[in-house]
Amino acid sequence: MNGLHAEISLHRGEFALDAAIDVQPGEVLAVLGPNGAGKSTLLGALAGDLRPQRGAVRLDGTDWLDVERGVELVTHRRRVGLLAQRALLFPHLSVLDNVAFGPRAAGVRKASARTTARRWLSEVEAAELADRRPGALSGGQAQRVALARALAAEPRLLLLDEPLAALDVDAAPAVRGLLHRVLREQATPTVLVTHDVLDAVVLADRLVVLQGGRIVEQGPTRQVLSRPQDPFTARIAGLNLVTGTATPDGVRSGDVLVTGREAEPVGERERAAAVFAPSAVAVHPEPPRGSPRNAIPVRLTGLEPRGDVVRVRGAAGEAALAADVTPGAVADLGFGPGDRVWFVIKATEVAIHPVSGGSSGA
Ligand SMILES: Nc1ncnc2c1ncn2[C@@H]1O[C@H](COP(=O)(O)OP(=O)(O)OP(=O)(O)O)[C@@H](O)[C@H]1O
Repeated sequence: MNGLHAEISLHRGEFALDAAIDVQPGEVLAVLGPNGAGKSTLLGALAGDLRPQRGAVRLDGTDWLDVERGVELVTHRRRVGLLAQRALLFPHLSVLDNVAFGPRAAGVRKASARTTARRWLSEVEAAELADRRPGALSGGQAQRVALARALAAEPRLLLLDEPLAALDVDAAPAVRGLLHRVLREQATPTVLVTHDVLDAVVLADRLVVLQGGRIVEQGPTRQVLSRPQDPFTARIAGLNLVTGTATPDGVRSGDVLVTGREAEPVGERERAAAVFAPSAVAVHPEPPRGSPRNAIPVRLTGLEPRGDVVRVRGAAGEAALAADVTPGAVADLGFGPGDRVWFVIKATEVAIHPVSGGSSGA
């Protein structure tokens, strides 16, 4: 079988990771979970830095690990490309030679390795940085170079460990957009560990949620996030998502059109998601007249108290949406499950992102 297949059982003191994952060629699997859930342990076992007590890791039909049969391929022979929080570039090498490092280490001659490096640098929109030293790069530039370095080594498995977590809020969207584009073109199976549900939405085809070393939820990203079964997933999935096709006016999903601002560049007719917080949604019995705001017709599915507010849940076509309103507003409007109302959101509160478009992500 092509792609990654891993079954891992690994104890670290009191902690035990027991998880099985499959990632197809070209697929991005996001791993989410609270602190201490075992996400880094899982990556460590895939990379060969940690040795499971039981289990197997197989890539494109080659055994990297089979504890029962005594097979264990050492880390540097696994051809794993890692993009971590920090770029960890070699400080004494130019950007070009950092990216050429992988091909050089694989025995490619210098001129040819540099040609490959230049191609990857332009792929990550960093060609003009080739002669710089890593010390002269911004965080976002360094991550672009680190991505080029990882890909230039032609990895068979890509591991992304919180690749945007150390970037400031201005740099993260551009690097996220770049990852979205570059990963879509890769045939390499990819595992992405992240705390940010937006990374999973934009970058991942499928999602697993780890809790206490076990997978408590898994499936296509937007399906899991729109119908979370586990309380942790429900908490992180707090954002509203309307997934559809990008048009010049916004994201269209069936009869629903949501306008907003592009958080990352989105091409027309590309798959895209309109993302907004429940706190940005007002609930109206009628569509507001003459208003430039988004008004989405919704059938109410439930009301839940949440601290100072009431979370009003509704369905708009395929999308499950939520609004946080005051208890007073709920009492005034007097609505309940089954009623038809309008969710109203200012376009400035809606961020539009490109999303991974595999059929599994629909
Ligand atoms: N070197 C170690 N020795 C023993 N136990 C460890 C070691 N490193 C981590 N652990 C334990 O393994 C468990 C899983 O840790 P891991 O780092 O995989 O979680 P994580 O999901 O990546 O968390 P975070 O989101 O905080 O990075 C934790 O309970 C942790 O205390």
